[in-house]
Amino acid sequence: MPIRTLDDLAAADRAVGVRVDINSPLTDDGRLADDARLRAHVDTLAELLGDDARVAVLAHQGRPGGDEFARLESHAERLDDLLEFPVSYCDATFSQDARDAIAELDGGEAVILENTRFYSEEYMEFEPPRAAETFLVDRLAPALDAYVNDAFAAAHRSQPSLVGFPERVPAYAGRVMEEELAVLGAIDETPTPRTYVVGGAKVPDSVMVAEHALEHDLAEDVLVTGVVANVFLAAAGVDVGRESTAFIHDRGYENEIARAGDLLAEYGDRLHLPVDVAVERDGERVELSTDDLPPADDEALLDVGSETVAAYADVLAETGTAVLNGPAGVFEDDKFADGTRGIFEAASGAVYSIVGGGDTAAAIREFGLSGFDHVSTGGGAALRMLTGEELAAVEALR
Ligand SMILES: Nc1ncnc2c1ncn2[C@@H]1O[C@H](COP(=O)(O)OP(=O)(O)O)[C@@H](O)[C@H]1O
Ligand SMILES: O=C(OP(=O)(O)O)[C@H](O)COP(=O)(O)O
Repeated sequence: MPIRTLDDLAAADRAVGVRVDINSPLTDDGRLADDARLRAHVDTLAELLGDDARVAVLAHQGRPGGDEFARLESHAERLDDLLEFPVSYCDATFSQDARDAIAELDGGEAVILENTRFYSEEYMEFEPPRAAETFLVDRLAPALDAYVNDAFAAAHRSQPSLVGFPERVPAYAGRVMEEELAVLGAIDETPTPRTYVVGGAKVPDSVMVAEHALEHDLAEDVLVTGVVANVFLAAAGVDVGRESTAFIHDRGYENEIARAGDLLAEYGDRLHLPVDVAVERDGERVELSTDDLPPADDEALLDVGSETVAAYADVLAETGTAVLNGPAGVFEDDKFADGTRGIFEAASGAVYSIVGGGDTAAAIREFGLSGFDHVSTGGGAALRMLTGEELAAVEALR
């Protein structure tokens, strides 16, 4: 069934629950360190508030027990700054206080309810009918006339606030959700040839993306970088050294070496591996040809080298669509940012370019790169879409 959008919602004076993903990095004293995800939802919220909806915002922050598990008060303050409509904060999620806060809203006013994950059922995954019976959905749904899901970045989670409400109240996709689904769902219609650049540290996800893109001829070429490249180099028989081998084993990625080997055997001509890498020696960046590996025992492969950047840039210069996920090296350390900066810059020049992943988007902001056509708000959700998987919360909207 097609998903209903805000175009189908007559929002005036109605209580609309809006699930957003404003899960953000925090400073040591618990303040927002980055507001990109809040800014992403401004259009959806402003549209509803401009239509005189009474908006109750639902969101999570962090994971139970984690450093970034926090109240949403500073998120509410920041949204109040970003929106030209009043935004208040309620330190309850579904209790009488929360329901009263919603009942007291006038049209054009919003309240941010407390972190949904303060409540234990929200950190579990359920089929939608069961999710609709959880306390959060059961207690809150009667206070809402409609539900909007704009939380694309969390859409792969089958948690109550994401899949339960559509069982109980009319449900719609917000503008972020709508755009992400339109762009990432139409990857096979973007300009060709397509080049996927997969890097970063989530090797199993990246190998799956590469596999899907090659198998389904979505990508002509796949360029590997980051830890993913180290795994592919190991699969190609290169000795990546003691440190990087230990890193791969510590993360439990040994099996990925065999999967990478299978992909190399089948698609070797379309899979590009680094020809040089960077290590730290006496506190400095030193580049080594992959022919000269392994490095010294205490040296890890922390970036791709400049010849790799040049070779990958040549491929990207001929590319219709570049799909980018994962930094090429430890870009947080300036010495190992060159690979990421150089390859991302080259990718931004493609006719059309799509970027996914939290660290990837952070690197783009840090380097001040522009020119990407779509920077996804999602990491895991975007990766799952790029591997052709359905997202639980999107299915619930259908
Ligand atoms: N060669 C490398 N060795 C160790 N870590 C790396 C290497 N290359 C990239 N990384 C790390 O990968 C992390 C980002 O990976 P990932 O989480 O997969 O990206 P994203 O959030 O964009 O999906 C960064 O913290 C970066 O330092
Ligand atoms: O940050 C998120 O996902 P991401 O790390 O894949 O970008 C979402 O808010 C989901 O959070 P979760 O991975 O704790 O369920």
